[in-house]
This record gives sequence, structure tokens and C-alpha cells, in this order.
Amino acid sequence: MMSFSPAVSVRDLRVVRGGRAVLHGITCDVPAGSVVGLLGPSGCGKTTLIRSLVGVQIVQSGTVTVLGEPAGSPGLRRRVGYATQTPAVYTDLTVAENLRYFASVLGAPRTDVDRVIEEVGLGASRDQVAGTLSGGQLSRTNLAVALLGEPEVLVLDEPTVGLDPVLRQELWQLFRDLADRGRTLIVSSHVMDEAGRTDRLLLMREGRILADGTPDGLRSGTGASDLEEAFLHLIAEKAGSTP
Ligand SMILES: Nc1ncnc2c1ncn2[C@@H]1O[C@H](COP(=O)(O)OP(=O)(O)OP(=O)(O)O)[C@@H](O)[C@H]1O
Repeated sequence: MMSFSPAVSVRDLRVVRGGRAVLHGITCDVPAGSVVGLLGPSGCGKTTLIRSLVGVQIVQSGTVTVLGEPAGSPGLRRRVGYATQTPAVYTDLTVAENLRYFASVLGAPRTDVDRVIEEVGLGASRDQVAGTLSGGQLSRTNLAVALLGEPEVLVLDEPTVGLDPVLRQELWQLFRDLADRGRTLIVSSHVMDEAGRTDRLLLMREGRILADGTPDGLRSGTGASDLEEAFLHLIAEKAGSTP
């Protein structure tokens, strides 16, 4: 069951990168205990928003509050897990060695290593050197690092990119299981067929939130039969309303 207070709250967030405005006043909330999808085409600002949520992005103005504290606060370090788009693991260490190393850096208990390996289904590959893993196994290892310390909020940047449909389905099932156990997940993707697996969707385009709602709400609100069509409908609607 989702609780009432948002796990993440963003107000009028503006970000400039390379001298160019890339987020133009984003406002949104992420309910606790839910899976929220951040969907939108390449370059629309998903990673920039995610970087702002985890507190590594210099922002021009606006506020980002995570679990009641400003994003990036030291108190959030172990309460927020972040998986970057490119797996950030040591290719010359095994899966278990990577996790033991990151557990010690994060101050997570050593017993966490076995737990996260089981959670992402990597038991059979735990002693395999990361450089020899398949793309899907590497993504899972990256996700396992983000799960160390049992963070309440997980921020995952395109965790399913490049994976086959079976692996993508398995990972989305894992995200659902984690939310059912009370975690809050923010998952970015540019693949529209993944949008239907979320509790709530933030559709982004060109540095703005185009729509914020449930998949069903977005479908019925636009009269579209699928979410890709709903997205296109919203773009056309916005273009029509531009003076
Ligand atoms: N380091 C940077 N310096 C200047 N501009 C940048 C930098 N990083 C990203 N940008 C620009 O900011 C905009 C948003 O990029 P961002 O990476 O947030 O998009 P995205 O939606 O995550 O894209 P993708 O799905 O391709 O990862 C893009 O126009 C991009 O070119």
C-alpha cells in the first residue's frame, strides 16, 4: 500500500548544463512505496533529473527533497541507492568481490552481499569476474550495488537498456517485488512498452514534464489505446496549444 507523504518532492527545478537550460522548472512528487517511471526520448533530461535527485547535479534554482531532506544531504547517503546508466563496477573483480568492496565503502553489513546477490538472481555467477559477464548479468550486478544497505529509495537510470525482453520482464518483476516490500523506485527508460509496468509515470520531453499520472489515467485521459499513442497525443496537444 502506498503511503501518503511523497518520498521525493521536486519543485520548480531548473538546471543549466554546458550553458544551455536542460530542465525548465520541473515539479513532481514520487509517492513512497511505488514504482515511478521516468519516460521520455533520448536527451529530454531524464539523467539530469536523476542526478538532481541523488544530489550530484548543480542546479540553478528550485528544490529537491528526498525523504524529507534536501537531495544530496549526508543523512541520505545510505537511504538512497543509485545505479548509473553505465555499470560502475570493477571488471577485474568477481561479482562477490565487487559487492564486498562497495559494501565496505558504504558501511553496509557484510551479510548484505549474499542478500543482494540473491535478490538480483546472480547466485550462479557470484564468483565470475565482472568483465566476463553478459550485459544482463552486468546490469544486475550494478543493481545489486545499489541495493546494498537496504536503501529506502532506489534511483535507477535506464537499468534495462540493451537487455532482451525476457531479462527486462524479470527486472521489472524485481522492481515490483522491491516496491511491495516498501521501497520507492524511480526508474528511467526510453522504452514505452515498459511504462505500463509502473504505478505512476512522469512523461518528459525537452526538459519539461509533459504528463504525470497512472498508466491507466494517461490512456483514458488521452483516449489512446497504448502509452506510446498517449505520449504522441500529448505532444500534439501541447504543440496545438502553443501560441
Ligand atoms: N555534461 C554535459 N554538458 C552539457 N550538456 C549536457 C551534459 N550532459 C547532458 N547534457 C545535455 O543535457 C540534455 C539532457 O541530457 P540527459 O542526459 O539528462 O538526457 P536523457 O533523457 O537522460 O538522455 P538519454 O536517454 O540519451 O540518456 C541533453 O541535451 C544533453 O545533450
